[in-house]
Amino acid sequence: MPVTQQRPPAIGLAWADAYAAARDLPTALPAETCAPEDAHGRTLAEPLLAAAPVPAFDAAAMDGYAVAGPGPWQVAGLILAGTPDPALLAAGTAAEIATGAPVPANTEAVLPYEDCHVDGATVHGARGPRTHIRRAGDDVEPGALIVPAGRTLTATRVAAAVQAGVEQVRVHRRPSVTLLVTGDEVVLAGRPGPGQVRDSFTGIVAAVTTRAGGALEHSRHVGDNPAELRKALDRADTDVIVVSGSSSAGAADHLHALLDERGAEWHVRGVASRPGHPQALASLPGGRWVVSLPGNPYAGMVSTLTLLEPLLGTLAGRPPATLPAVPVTGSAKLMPGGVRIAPQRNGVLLPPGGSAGLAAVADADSLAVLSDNWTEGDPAPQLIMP
Ligand SMILES: Nc1nc2c(c(=O)[nH]1)N[C@H]1C(S)=C(S)[C@@H](COP(=O)(O)OP(=O)(O)OC[C@H]3O[C@@H](n4cnc5c(N)ncnc54)[C@H](O)[C@@H]3O)O[C@H]1N2
Ligand code: MOO
Repeated sequence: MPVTQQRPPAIGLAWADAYAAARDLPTALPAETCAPEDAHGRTLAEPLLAAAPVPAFDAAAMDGYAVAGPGPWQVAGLILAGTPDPALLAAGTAAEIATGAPVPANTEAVLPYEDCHVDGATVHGARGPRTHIRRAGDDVEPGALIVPAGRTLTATRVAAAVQAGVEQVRVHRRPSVTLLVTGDEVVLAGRPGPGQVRDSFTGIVAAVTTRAGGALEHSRHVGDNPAELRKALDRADTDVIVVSGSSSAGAADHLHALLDERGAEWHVRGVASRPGHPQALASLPGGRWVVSLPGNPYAGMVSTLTLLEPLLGTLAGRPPATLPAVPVTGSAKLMPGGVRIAPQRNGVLLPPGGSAGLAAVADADSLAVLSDNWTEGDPAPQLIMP
């Protein structure tokens, strides 16, 4: 039989183009309404506007005495925080008051304890230039812009929304994710037997998904059997399907054929990157995205940062991210025509591990993306490990 002429494997798409494709091809998922407390990590589809003034009412800014009229003042009551509607003060009287308590409507100032001298029930003291009253709306008036659209809701932004009386926000839907962990040899839990390996991907994919604003809804193990993988792909009704392993050309690697069989459109099919060469991004008719992670754990992790994170960020409505770049020194085996992705700590490259191991990156600050013309001290884009 004639020997088939083997073509050298294509070098793959430039790494920066693969990253940009994952980030720029999708469109944000539609907006929905939810309580701010449920929107943490989601991205605003509409500006966040104050619904109520902050502070909501005129309140004491210091512990002391609320006074009306000229002093000295006769102490006529005590107002603690939470008092609903304090009575007006008669001229020449004071109410002892706690920080945050509502002041009677005709309070002229709050005198802090340290500015007063109390003699029995009489308060002596002089008003300073400040009233020590926080007026309703001093911080924010109703309708004021708190956070513009396109920002992701952090805990601080959620707290600011709640403080300003916001009960509902418009945020993009969270992209849902299914992870299919392929490989007969892979075990999800327990000690691996002979020839088996413990799964490295579930935790990493879950962390990257959450960080990018998505939700990992299902995680399933799938054996190296095309019928099983076909069924798992067809059952996955999430926005994104992540498949670990089965990315290459081996006898048990069925993913590419199955995706072709389903009419997938390939956006990235191999990247000029070490590691991470076989990673891919496709979309299925109907709109589901498929991210293919090479089975070697470091290669797969790099691919979650190259393809999955930017894809999910855009689906979640986040503005296009630009990776931070920092100068890096040290040495690395560069990849002609592509990038080498290497761990660094404090700006110095760490000894590289293989694409199958994670120990070499476990103590790194980040992963430096080194182009083939990188020289010591040049800035390199950084991928932040989950
Ligand atoms: N003839 C060729 N062989 C390979 C090529 C190639 O271009 N031509 N590329 C190599 C590169 S680069 C990579 S990366 C791997 C990609 O392999 P697959 O994505 O098909 O994955 P598998 O073959 O199933 O597994 C590879 C390796 O990774 C281990 N693995 C798989 N899943 C997990 C998991 N969830 N947790 C931990 N480890 C996992 C698996 O046991 C294998 O050791 O292909 C090369 N081969
Ligand atoms: O992507 Mo493979 O990464 O070089 O191990």
